[in-house]
Amino acid sequence: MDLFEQTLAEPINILPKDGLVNYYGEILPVKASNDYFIALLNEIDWRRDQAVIFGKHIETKRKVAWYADQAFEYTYSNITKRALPWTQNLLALKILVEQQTNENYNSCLLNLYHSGEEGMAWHSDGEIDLKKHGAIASLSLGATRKFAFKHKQSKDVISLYLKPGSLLVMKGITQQHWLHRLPPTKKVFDARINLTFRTITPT
Ligand SMILES: O=C(O)CCC(=O)C(=O)O
Ligand SMILES: [Fe+2]
Repeated sequence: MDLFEQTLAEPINILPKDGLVNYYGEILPVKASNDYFIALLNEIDWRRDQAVIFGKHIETKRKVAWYADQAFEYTYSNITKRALPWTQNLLALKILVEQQTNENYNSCLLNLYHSGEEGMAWHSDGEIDLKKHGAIASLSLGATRKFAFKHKQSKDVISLYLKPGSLLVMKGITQQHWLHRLPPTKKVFDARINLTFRTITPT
């Protein structure tokens, strides 16, 4: 057995300062990432994200889903969400991502962008129940999309393209200092699924 075949290439930190964002490139072969994309499109309980903001009911075009080890509950923008139990495919992807990143995760937030017209605005992933400085591992399937980071003080922007089967891990103080977004684009017509594996510490 050739040991080198099992050794990971070193991921690259794409941030110049104040955080760690490791890009691992494509960890899944093309066929596997196509197959997972189709399977998840069909089996995941996709729903439009809901919120009540200033008494007004808002619904996103993008669809979301939340899976976890336990039926965690969490409330934001006046709506309580409850995690669903892992599917076989999600569990397989969670284990793969855990092995690649040397971390453990207990939940996964999934986003389905039907086309380039759907994206996600600048934000940091700083929910109360997330483990402080815990790793957030983002696996992409489907269409390649641009992803960007913006430093909260200097406003420096770093961007990259997230290909199908690619893995990006945000950790350390990244969320305190950087925002990230998925910019909408008129150049992409295909759908994309993103999975972010996270660690929740229930309060
Ligand atoms: O779709 C993506 O690549 C990012 C999603 C994201 O930032 C999030 O779910 O918090
Ligand atoms: Fe995020």
